[in-house]
Amino acid sequence: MKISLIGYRGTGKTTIGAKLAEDLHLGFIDADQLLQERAGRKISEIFATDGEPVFRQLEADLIHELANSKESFVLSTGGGVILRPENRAALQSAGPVVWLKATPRTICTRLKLDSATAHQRPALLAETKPDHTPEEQMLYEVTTLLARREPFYQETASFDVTTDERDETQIVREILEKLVDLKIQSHR
Ligand SMILES: Nc1ncnc2c1ncn2[C@@H]1O[C@H](COP(=O)(O)OP(=O)(O)OP(=O)(O)O)[C@@H](O)[C@H]1O
Ligand SMILES: O=C(O)C1=C[C@@H](O)[C@@H](O)[C@H](O)C1
Ligand SMILES: [Mg+2]
Repeated sequence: MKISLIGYRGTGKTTIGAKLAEDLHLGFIDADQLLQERAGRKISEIFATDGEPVFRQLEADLIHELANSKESFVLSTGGGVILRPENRAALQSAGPVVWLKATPRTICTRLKLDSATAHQRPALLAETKPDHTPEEQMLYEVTTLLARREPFYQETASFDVTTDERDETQIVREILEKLVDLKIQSHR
């Protein structure tokens, strides 16, 4: 069984996934990190050299492999994993799927402060607004993509957890409570 974390960039999938795995005494795999290790390149390099479709195929191959492995672990995914129906189905079939939510403002604040942003989070929207400052452009990208992706996160998730203005401990505690509720429901 895998417990997968999905959600937009900066919602805390990597941070929360590692802590959740520790609390559950399970292994932890971060799909973005494993993909970069295997490719021997940063995600931003893959986007710049080969383009987003090549990255999406590498991501889909990895998700397929991980979802079908026999091991149990916590799996943190890349923010765009829900774009492909085969990824959504693979994650659902592997076990509970937790959707970490945050508002666009929270996401932008976290991404600006995070040093991983430069190499792991290339811009996703080609459309740039000439009158926008870099901050406004980032908020525009996050707001636009989040609105587009929300139905897919919703469809894939077993449940969601809000992360705005909450620390790791509170978020992990809510995930653990909801995992117990899910197990009780499945036995009814
Ligand atoms: N609950 C939280 N409160 C404050 N900051 C947080 C919280 N969760 C994560 N962060 C911070 O936000 C940044 C992004 O977190 P993280 O890398 O875990 O997100 P992610 O969902 O894995 O992003 P990506 O999809 O790009 O991999 C990090 O700097 C992290 O320390
Ligand atoms: O939201 C996205 O589409 C992405 C999020 C990151 O986790 C990486 O998987 C990559 O930068 C793409
Ligand atoms: Mg991550």
